[in-house]
Amino acid sequence: MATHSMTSLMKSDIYIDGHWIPTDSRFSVTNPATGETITEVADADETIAERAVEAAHQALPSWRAKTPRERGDLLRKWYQAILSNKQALAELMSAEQGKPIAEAAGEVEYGASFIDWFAGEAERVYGDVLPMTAADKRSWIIKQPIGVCAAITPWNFPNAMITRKVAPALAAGCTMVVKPPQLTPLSALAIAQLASEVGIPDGVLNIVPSTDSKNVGKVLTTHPFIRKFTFTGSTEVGKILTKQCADTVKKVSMELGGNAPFLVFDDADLDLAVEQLIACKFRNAGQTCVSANRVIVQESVVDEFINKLKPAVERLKVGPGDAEDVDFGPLIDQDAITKVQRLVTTAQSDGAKLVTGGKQLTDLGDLYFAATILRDVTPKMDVVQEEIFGPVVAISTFADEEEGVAMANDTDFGLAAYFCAGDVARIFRVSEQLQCGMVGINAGAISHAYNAFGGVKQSGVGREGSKYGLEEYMEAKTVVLGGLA
Ligand SMILES: O=CCCCC(=O)O
Repeated sequence: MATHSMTSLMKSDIYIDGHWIPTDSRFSVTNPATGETITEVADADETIAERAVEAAHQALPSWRAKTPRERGDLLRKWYQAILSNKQALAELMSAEQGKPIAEAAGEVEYGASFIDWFAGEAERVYGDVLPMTAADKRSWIIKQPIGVCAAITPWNFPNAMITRKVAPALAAGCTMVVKPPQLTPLSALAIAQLASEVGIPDGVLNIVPSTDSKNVGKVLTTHPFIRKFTFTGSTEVGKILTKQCADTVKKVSMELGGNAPFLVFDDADLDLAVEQLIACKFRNAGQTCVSANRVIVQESVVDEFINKLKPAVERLKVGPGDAEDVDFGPLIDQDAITKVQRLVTTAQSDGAKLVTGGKQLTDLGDLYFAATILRDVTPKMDVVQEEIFGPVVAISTFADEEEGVAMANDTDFGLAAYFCAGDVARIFRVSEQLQCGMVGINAGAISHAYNAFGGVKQSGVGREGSKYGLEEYMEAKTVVLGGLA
């Protein structure tokens, strides 16, 4: 199995049907830590996207005809190849996305874990034998791959958000076209190269980087060959893509925006709450859909909680992803910095108090923002209503459990929610009352290949990971056999 350097894994053309396809028009991928161009990537248009869909369509019959064991074996080889190249993939991801190399290596492992998990799950797809409906009939259900799938993936997790979709699709016997994000296409192209090296057949996985999200997105959501479309990104874009999928009635999975509450009750272990909040909030500099967005602390413990949180936040080291011991890196681009600065400034003018941070770290570069705590935040402030996607802890308070849960649920979103508490009855009560797809109790890190990832309300439809993740790429077919009398 080839072990690469970051440079030898840096592919910059479009990957269709096992071939690397250059284009005259190319776009720059830049390093957010320095602003420097890393490379120029081929820019797919609608015609190229259609070519990719046709390649996936051609590859489908022989891929779905393989046994689950054969598909699982190839997926396990891909998993091993990714792990063998963990360092190179982490360096590449850190360069294009900004996260610290150690965190990027963690994402590479996390991303690979979906491939390993679904390689195994491929062999655990069962149908059902149904109760008899008549003496001369027997009925059963078989599970079949849905067909050609398409995915549009986000820049914040350039590896894992691809493998979490591709691995179950391929395990189920589907083929796929992926449009990776314009800001971070290199991780996607690198894992496609490894898929090719381990023998994933041509056309089974196709990657179409593009700056033309609108038209390439249109092909992937309207092409009649595509039977399933999956997206991770904003709720606003997810709604548009879902509508586009409606004309050809595609199955969709949508992993959309969150506005996660993080409740701290008066019976919580406050040291543990601080530790878990930091793990949750500052992962990827806060640019994560399951990041705690609203920290809601019981009034009676808020001062003690902030006294513990402040020094821990001030110890966090900010810097370029390739520097030693960095806790978080730059934000992805100037728009992200502008948004975070606006949310912090308007919160203060609306009455919130700055505990620490609150400003850009311009001595490090253009895209760094200090780890920030705001207190006395109230529910109507923009910092509460919007997804911050930055390193800002915004703290409001509640009087009792009923009010805390009501505040947590007072949002159109319902992806993740977190709470810290000690009382067992409260733990059951609150976890059942929170309106969300995932709950962390005394735990700020909840993502794992075994867990079902996804949201309720406007945070999306469908689940990724877990045994449910494979179902999203399969159809149940009822078979009725008559004339048995
Ligand atoms: O922004 C959403 C990415 C999800 C990361 C995870 O799997 O925890």
